[in-house]
Amino acid sequence: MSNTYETRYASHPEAVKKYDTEQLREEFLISDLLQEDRLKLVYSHYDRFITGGVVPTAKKVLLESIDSLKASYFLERRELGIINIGDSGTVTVDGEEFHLDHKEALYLGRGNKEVYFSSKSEKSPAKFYLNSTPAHKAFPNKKIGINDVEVVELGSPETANARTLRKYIVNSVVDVCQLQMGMTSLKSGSVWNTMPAHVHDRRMEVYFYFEIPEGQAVSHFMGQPTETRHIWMDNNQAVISPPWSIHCGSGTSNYTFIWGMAGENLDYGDMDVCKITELR
Ligand SMILES: O=C[C@H](O)[C@@H](O)CC(=O)C(=O)O
Ligand SMILES: [Zn+2]
Repeated sequence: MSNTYETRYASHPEAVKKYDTEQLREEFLISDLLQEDRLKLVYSHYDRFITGGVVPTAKKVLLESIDSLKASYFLERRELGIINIGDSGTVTVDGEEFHLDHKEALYLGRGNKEVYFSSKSEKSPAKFYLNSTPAHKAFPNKKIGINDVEVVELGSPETANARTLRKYIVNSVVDVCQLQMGMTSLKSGSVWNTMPAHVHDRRMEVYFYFEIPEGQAVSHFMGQPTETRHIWMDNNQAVISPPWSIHCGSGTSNYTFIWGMAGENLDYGDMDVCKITELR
């Protein structure tokens, strides 16, 4: 099976005001990210951020370059963050093997030529979620295990937003050009992520929702703070957040998501928080 990719253009907030449900989903929702033996990539014109995924089973899957990059190999001018949300797998980088267990991550710097994804077991494969951004400099590759992350507890049960945030790829953990990635898990009984909501006009962001129980869903909110829209999300779907947009969600149960950002600075806390009562 061959790898697939698609391009998403940047939308103006005035245009998005008029989108109906279908168009909103076409522009911002990313489905079918975790396909067996087939790498799917979505190239966004917001900060040229690439979102991808693959579930290697019987064979190893190569990270091929895509036509939009006009590069001789994928990481010629890019950096890459990988988080494994499945069972044990391996990322082979120019012959060097990095073993990633469940919820372990890998940062790959610019200049790595040959990258392969494989699973330890065909029956319980690895599930690799990928974020990539342009890079001006080559930083060393680094595996980020579960004990290497920075952990932050946020919210409370009373406001239904108690959650644990784990920073995997931030510049206090690993040297990066512009990519930032982490994982946030909602506690049982809590459903709201990123509430109070925020915007950061300097950076775009992509949320990948997973561990949504069967039969449940997450309503993701986007748009300018006084002009919001929602997108209903299934398990293993991602959603692009333009720099001018809030990005938060509420589930019909608790769930987990991976956030990835890129843009102007590497200051994770640089957000403009919205007053909850002023959202529209
Ligand atoms: O800019 C930061 C990102 O939106 C997320 O890290 C927020 C988040 O995971 C949360 O509050 O639950
Ligand atoms: Zn954010």
